[in-house]
Amino acid sequence: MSRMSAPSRAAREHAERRLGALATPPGALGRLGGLAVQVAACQGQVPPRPLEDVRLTIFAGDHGVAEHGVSAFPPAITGAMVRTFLAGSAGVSALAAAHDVRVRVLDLGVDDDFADLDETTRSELTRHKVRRSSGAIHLEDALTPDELERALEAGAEVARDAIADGAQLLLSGDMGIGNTTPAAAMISAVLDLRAGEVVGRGTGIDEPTLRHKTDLVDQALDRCGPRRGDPREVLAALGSADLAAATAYLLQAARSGVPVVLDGLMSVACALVAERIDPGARDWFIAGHRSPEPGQSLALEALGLDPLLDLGMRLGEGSGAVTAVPVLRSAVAVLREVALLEELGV
Ligand SMILES: O=C(O)c1ccc[n+]([C@@H]2O[C@H](COP(=O)([O-])O)[C@@H](O)[C@H]2O)c1
Ligand SMILES: Cc1cc2nc[nH]c2cc1C
Repeated sequence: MSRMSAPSRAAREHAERRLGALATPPGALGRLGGLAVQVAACQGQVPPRPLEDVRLTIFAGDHGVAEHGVSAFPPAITGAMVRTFLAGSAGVSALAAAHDVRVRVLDLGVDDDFADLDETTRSELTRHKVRRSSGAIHLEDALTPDELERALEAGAEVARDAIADGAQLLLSGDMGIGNTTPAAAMISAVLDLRAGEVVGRGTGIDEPTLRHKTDLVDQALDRCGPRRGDPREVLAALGSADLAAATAYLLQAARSGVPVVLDGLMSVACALVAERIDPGARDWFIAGHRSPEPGQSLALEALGLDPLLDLGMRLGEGSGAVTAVPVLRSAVAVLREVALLEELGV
């Protein structure tokens, strides 16, 4: 049974009327107008409240498949980048600081216990290690049923805690060498496609590595068999602890009536699975940007989402979602602050 409710129709209609009455030519605000209406509908309030409390969760984990030649980088980068997020000096850290977005890292199974870090540095890290590295999906399931449940609960809990603490907008990001392989497998399974249409170059692999990665995804899909039709089975067989947690985070936000900005391939793969688990979840999702990964565009299309930005970014970390935040704040500002045409006295 779905626990999902739709954004407020009354607020949507009210916001549309207000948008149409603003001191701007009709349609002149372009997509900012529709975005402002969506935020108002999600908040159930016109004009919408300013988006002051915006939070990103970066879902981090190691992936067994990364030991099988699918990435341009070694798995040790994952833990090193988690340390860089905590130090505030990663790509997403600069963007989050520029746009006043709070960052939390959820470690679902990075091969590093971060025990040498002091309390202050670790304060933005939540450790919920489901297992050390998810299973190599072409050979075995990523997760056992019990591990899947624990990962789902961990992801839902971060969203619940952030919302209880006042978050008005959530963002989802990812860090994990090799994670574009399970993300492509999840999208292929849900959309019933072969890997060749979905797999992309991730961190920048060459042609032979791309062929190898595509083969591994096809092997994983064949190994998964008819379980491909069940979104939870897709997470357990083809996903990972971090991707399962991100899926539950997106679902929890939607069920709590809080909008979420999606990022690149991993975030959108999870959104696609979330929508299959609980249809209607997508009404709470905003596509932050388009990634060059073909699977991300396919998943966005299947979700009926049009990304706000198309900057050729493929960093992950939530960087595209964070970059879209000022666009969202701009949308809210116009619906709040622009005068009405009738007030011009003409
Ligand atoms: O967000 C994207 O669309 C995206 C596209 C390519 C790569 N990434 C990032 O790069 C890492 C995964 O790439 P790979 O090649 O190791 O699978 C992971 O940490 C992602 O955050 C992210
Ligand atoms: C350096 C580096 C930073 C990243 N951030 C997200 N994925 C990444 C992959 C690499 C290799």
